[in-house]
Amino acid sequence: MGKIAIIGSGNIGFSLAKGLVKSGLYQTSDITLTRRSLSSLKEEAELGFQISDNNAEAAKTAEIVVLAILPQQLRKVMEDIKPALNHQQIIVSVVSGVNCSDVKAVLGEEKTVIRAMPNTAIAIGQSMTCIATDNAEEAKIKQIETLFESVGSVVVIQEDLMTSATALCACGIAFFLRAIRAASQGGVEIGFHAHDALKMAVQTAKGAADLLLQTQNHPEGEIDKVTSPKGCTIAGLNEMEHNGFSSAFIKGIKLSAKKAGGLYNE
Ligand SMILES: NC(=O)C1=CN([C@@H]2O[C@H](COP(=O)(O)OP(=O)(O)OC[C@H]3O[C@@H](n4cnc5c(N)ncnc54)[C@H](O)[C@@H]3O)[C@@H](O)[C@H]2O)C=CC1
Ligand SMILES: O=C(O)[C@@H]1CCC=N1
Repeated sequence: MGKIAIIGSGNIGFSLAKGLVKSGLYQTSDITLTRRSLSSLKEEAELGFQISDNNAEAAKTAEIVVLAILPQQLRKVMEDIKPALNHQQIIVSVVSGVNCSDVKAVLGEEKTVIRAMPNTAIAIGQSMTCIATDNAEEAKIKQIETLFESVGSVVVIQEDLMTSATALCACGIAFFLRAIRAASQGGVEIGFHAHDALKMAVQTAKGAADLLLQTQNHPEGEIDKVTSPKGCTIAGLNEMEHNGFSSAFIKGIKLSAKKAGGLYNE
């Protein structure tokens, strides 16, 4: 595999780097991570990654350049790296709310731009990543699909659904983490120490997710196996629904999607 430059070694950029090495697809020496100062890249260097505070220099020799800065930081970074790029490279943007056309408006219409929307579980190879492009050639889409398949599951979608993918998958992991936290808080209230309550909530959530992944059953089908007649499960479930459980989740995802669509132009 060729070299990768990840511009912006932050939450998602560093997680991607760690996941790619964990997958075995890349060595740490294949990946250059950048931030504005080398002093902020100590952990990355200790792990063996190439580090740089010069985005253009890092991008110049990379086969794949990943843009992993904040939307508000993107334009300046693209202007900095443009002179160093060539048209063989693949530009992968994980930046929320920024279209391929926005990237090409700065980097040049001839560039290959592919958008990816992963989540932070990418660090352990469990990301749900959505990929989209406007006109990248099939071989390059497949190359990026393979890259992200090494760190989780991938769905290739139309670009107009990428803000929805941001909300459901990239933000979505935080929604499920909050649900686990809430379950553990309930556990404490009914008698468990916080550590035990969290361990129990985490494994229960993992069991639910793995049940669906391994059986391909519908969640309600699995719920029907739990809700005994006049039992305690349906009592709890209905109380949650009376208090807007599903509605709150749906409304949160819809608002996230709306916000994700406007981040670049804020
Ligand atoms: N955090 C997440 O779970 C996900 C984030 N994203 C997107 O990824 C991008 C980054 O998000 P986060 O990682 O959460 O933000 P972050 O703030 O943790 O990471 C951004 C990194 O870029 C660095 N940076 C800023 N300006 C720079 C420059 N001029 N040159 C080099 N490095 C620079 C910052 O020091 C920071 O380490 C955003 O556009 C976000 O929408 C997409 C999917 C998931
Ligand atoms: O919260 C955010 O804006 C970024 C995009 C998806 C996850 N984190």
